[in-house]
Amino acid sequence: MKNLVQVAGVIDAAEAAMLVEEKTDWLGFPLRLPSGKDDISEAAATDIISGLRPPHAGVLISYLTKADEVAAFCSELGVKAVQLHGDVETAELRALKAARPDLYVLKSLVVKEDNADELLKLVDEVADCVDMFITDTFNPATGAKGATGLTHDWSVSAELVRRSPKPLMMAGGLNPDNVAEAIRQVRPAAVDAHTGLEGADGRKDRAKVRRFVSESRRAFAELD
Ligand SMILES: O=C(O)c1ccccc1NCC(=O)[C@H](O)[C@H](O)COP(=O)(O)O
Repeated sequence: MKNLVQVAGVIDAAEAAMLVEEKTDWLGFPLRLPSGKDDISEAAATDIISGLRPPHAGVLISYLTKADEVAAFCSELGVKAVQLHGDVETAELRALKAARPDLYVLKSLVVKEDNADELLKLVDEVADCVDMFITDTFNPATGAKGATGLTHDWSVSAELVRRSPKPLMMAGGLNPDNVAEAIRQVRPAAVDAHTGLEGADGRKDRAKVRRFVSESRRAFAELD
């Protein structure tokens, strides 16, 4: 999996259609969030996901931590990929892979001010039971681990890329203006953005998505 562009936080079918038209590869659906404030119903997400065709695919973004719950929810939604944002035990990751070897599993690496060593250790521990890692940025003011719109120290992401035997998706405060430089500095296999692509109305802005996708593709092509 290489040179992939994901946009997370799909709100409805119209937004999903726009993301597909603008050639986003993967569409992320955060569901059953701890806040209880999902932006889309599970029924609506299931409907959108069933209509996506390769190279487009729906990805469940989840805080669930138990393998059986994750596997059951993925089956309900009809997704073939899941992004795990919670503190999932290694044994549960292993159990998920054993139960659903067909499921593409992304594990988040949430970058804080001082946790680079911890993240490197996590990469070593769980790389054999995930398919990809995704960085994200912690917000110390709110405790949020995703969709914070904040960038982090890209030298940490770059070190995680060098360390990981599995591909890494870079996320955390990316937008059309910084994604090309992020790709140059970090050399990820994929990029993802959420809040940096929103307009004032909280929906994804077509012009921002178009530029995010084209800037990402241009930077990936330069690396190749
Ligand atoms: O997208 C969400 O709403 C979300 C909520 C809670 C945890 C993770 C979430 N999304 C994961 C993503 O893949 C986001 O795109 C990623 O956090 C980057 O967000 P941003 O910094 O706003 O680009």
